[in-house]
Amino acid sequence: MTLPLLVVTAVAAEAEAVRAGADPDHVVVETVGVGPAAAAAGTARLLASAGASASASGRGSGSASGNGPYRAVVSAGIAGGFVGRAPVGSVVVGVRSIAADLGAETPDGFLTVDELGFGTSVIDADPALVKALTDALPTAVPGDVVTLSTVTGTTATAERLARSYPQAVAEAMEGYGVAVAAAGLPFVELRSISNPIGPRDRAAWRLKEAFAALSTASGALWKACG
Ligand SMILES: O=C(O)c1cccc(C(=O)CC[C@H]2O[C@@H](n3cnc4c(=O)[nH]cnc43)[C@H](O)[C@@H]2O)c1
Repeated sequence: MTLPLLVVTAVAAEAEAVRAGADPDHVVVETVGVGPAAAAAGTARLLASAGASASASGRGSGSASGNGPYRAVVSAGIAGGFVGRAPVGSVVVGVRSIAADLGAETPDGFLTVDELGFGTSVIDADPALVKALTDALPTAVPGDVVTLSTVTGTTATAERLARSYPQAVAEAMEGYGVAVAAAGLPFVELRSISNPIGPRDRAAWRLKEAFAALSTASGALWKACG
């Protein structure tokens, strides 16, 4: 049996954009809400209910962790792009999803949860999925995607993040949460860039362009990840 791919988005408009491009026979697209907490809870619920219904029907679980039954989990949607790294309208393939505000503020600067000794703020995407997606989307920008609960709105924060995460190409609000919930299943983050990271100018977000890029990129999902 071929297991489908689970694609998780924050809002309905992102889900519609993914559905417009993705193979409906193999790609399940669900909306879970904005932010890492909603993303983790929603993804965990989807995986648990899929696993439970598979057990009840005797089809077994989709993975060693009991999650499933999905082939892989993708966090998809729009994102802010780091200036000079991922322009508006481009597509980003996440190599790592990083919880960039999970830690502690100190007079000497921010300490990550790793530095505090309480786990990790960095989750690697599945290398095979990253390669397959970047092969299928040669113009996509590979790099880290930082997950934040607060959208960056000043030049100072944008510059701090760019310095702290030199390999980061985009900022969004869900990837790390989805990755935590996907534990045991292959995971990757796929984003299209709607706005540059920096001073807040919501009216300037290029939503139409970003949703169109997300639809096009989603056409590669099953080919690359199936
Ligand atoms: O208008 C706002 O300020 C606003 C605040 C929160 C969410 C939104 C959305 O449109 C939700 C969609 C989704 O977009 C991702 N996103 C897009 N650009 C950025 C960004 O620059 N920084 C962080 N996240 C961004 C995010 O994943 C949202 O869930 C609008």
